[in-house]
This record gives sequence, C-alpha cells and structure tokens, in this order.
Amino acid sequence: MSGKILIVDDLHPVFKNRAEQLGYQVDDRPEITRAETLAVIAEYDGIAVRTKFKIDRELMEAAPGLKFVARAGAGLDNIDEAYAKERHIRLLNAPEGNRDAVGEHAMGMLLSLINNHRKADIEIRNGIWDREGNRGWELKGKTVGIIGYGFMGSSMAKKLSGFDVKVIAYDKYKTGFSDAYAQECSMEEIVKHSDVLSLHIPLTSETRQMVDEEYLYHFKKNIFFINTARGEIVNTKAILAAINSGKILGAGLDVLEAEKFPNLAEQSWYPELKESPKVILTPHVGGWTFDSYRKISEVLADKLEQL
Ligand SMILES: O=C(O)C(=O)COP(=O)(O)O
Repeated sequence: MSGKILIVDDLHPVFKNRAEQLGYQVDDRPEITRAETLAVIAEYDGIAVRTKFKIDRELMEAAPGLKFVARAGAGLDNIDEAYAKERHIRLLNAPEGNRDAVGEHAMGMLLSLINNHRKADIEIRNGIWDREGNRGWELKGKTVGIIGYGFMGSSMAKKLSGFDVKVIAYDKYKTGFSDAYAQECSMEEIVKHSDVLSLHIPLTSETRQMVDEEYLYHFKKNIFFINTARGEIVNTKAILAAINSGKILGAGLDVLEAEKFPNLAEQSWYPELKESPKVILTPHVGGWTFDSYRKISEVLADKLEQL
C-alpha cells in the first residue's frame, strides 16, 4: 500500500522514516488541531494518532479515501471502531510497544502503595518521623488478581514472577490462557482470593463504570487496587468509599475518570482524592516512557509494512 499519511500527534521519528521507506508520503504535524485536521484530512490515506483527539465518524467522513488509522499506543477507545469497520478502514495499534512500560508502572505503584512511600515521604518533608505508622506489607505470599489478560495484564503477571505471589487472572473474552506467570480463573475466584486487584481491560460501553460499589462489595477487606487501564472504567466515588470503609487499603491510579486540568479539578471527588494519603496518582504515563516512545512507533511501522 502507498499514499499519504498525516501524523497528528507526537510520534517517534522512526515511524515517519520507516513509512517513507515503504513509499508513503508523510506529513508530520504534531501541533495540528482537530479543526485543521478536518480541513485537510480528505487528502490522506492514513492518519497516525495517539490520544490527542477522537477519530470519530465526523473526522472519518471528512476523509473519503481513508484506508487506515494508526494508533500509536494500545487503547482504541478514541476511535469509532464500528464506523471504521463499516467503511473497511483498517485499525492498527501498538500494545506490544508499551506493554512493558505499563507492567512496570503498575508494579511501581503497587510496591509504593504497600510500603507507604507516598505517605512517608510527605511526612518526613513535614518534620514527622513515624516508623510504626509507615510499616508496610510484603507481596510475598499474597494473591494478585488481574482483570484482562492481554498484552498489559500478561506483562504485569510476568513482572510479578520474582515476587513469590500467586497470580490469578480473569479475562471475559479468553480461555485457556494460563501460562508460567498466571493461572486462569473465574471472576468469583478473583473476588474471593485477591489481595491486589489490577485492571488491564479496554474501555468499552460494557466496561464503562464497571468498577462501582457493587463490583467491589464482595472483595476481601484490605485489598490494594491498581488502575493503569482507563479511568472511566472506575467510579472514583466508589473507590473513595471503599478506602474510607477499609476495603481498599491503597489505590494506584494512573488514569482518572476525568483527565487533565481544569476538567479534573472541577470533579466533585477531586478534593477528597487529592488529600488521600492512600492514593498514588500519575497523569496517564503508565505506557509512556522514553523506551516505549520509540518501541510504539517501531511496532506501528511493522504493522504498516504488513498492511
Ligand atoms: O496506549 C494506550 O492505550 C495509552 O493509554 C497511552 O496513551 P497515549 O497514547 O500516551 O495518550
């Protein structure tokens, strides 16, 4: 395949270089706005994007010759998949490029949570030396429940392999996936046995607001909760309620129901979330490392080559 590709986000230059070697003409315009994209997209055969804006029906309708959308990342929730399918527009993504980043980030959050890193750090900066109040837990001997055993969930399981934990995983759309790192199980078993719950599922109409009060109700007390998937899967108020009731001992949230300021600051739950010493927050950087920046573009170029 050949033609013109418009890059609308910050992608590593390796994608442009490799696409050009394949015969594509590539316009790298990371600063382009959605309105500007709408005005020029009709000229293009492909668009490469991260999550800067939605590749929705309106945008694809403005591109009658569009043959593919190259998503430099994993989640396809910013793309109207149903409409793309209807138009036979191919969707390429690159979860292989940031799976290690996500697995390591989730591990980092988990280790920080169980060892009170955030709370202890703040206290020392405020003149408090409290050893007892910062006594941590060990992962050894615990059960980690992973929801979603795709590229990200299996990456987390692999990273856990040196910690002497039992890793159990549930995936609604997969069976027979037990491997050296995780044992496949039912959702009931996840609920019953998990000391740690880590989400690795995509955002879909089915998973939106999935983790609410009812979902958390039957889990054991004192679990640690990690979300590096999508914020909208979780009802943040339910997480805060579970922290207050002692069900959740700590939560690591790389993604939030509302991301970016000022939108985030306007959420009713934000004041409580930001004050909670039991929560670690990062600005959706789990999959975004200096290493994954390049790997994602390489994977995407490989997939372009295979089109
Ligand atoms: O790869 C993913 O799904 C991510 O969440 C990364 O998001 P980003 O492309 O860095 O905005």
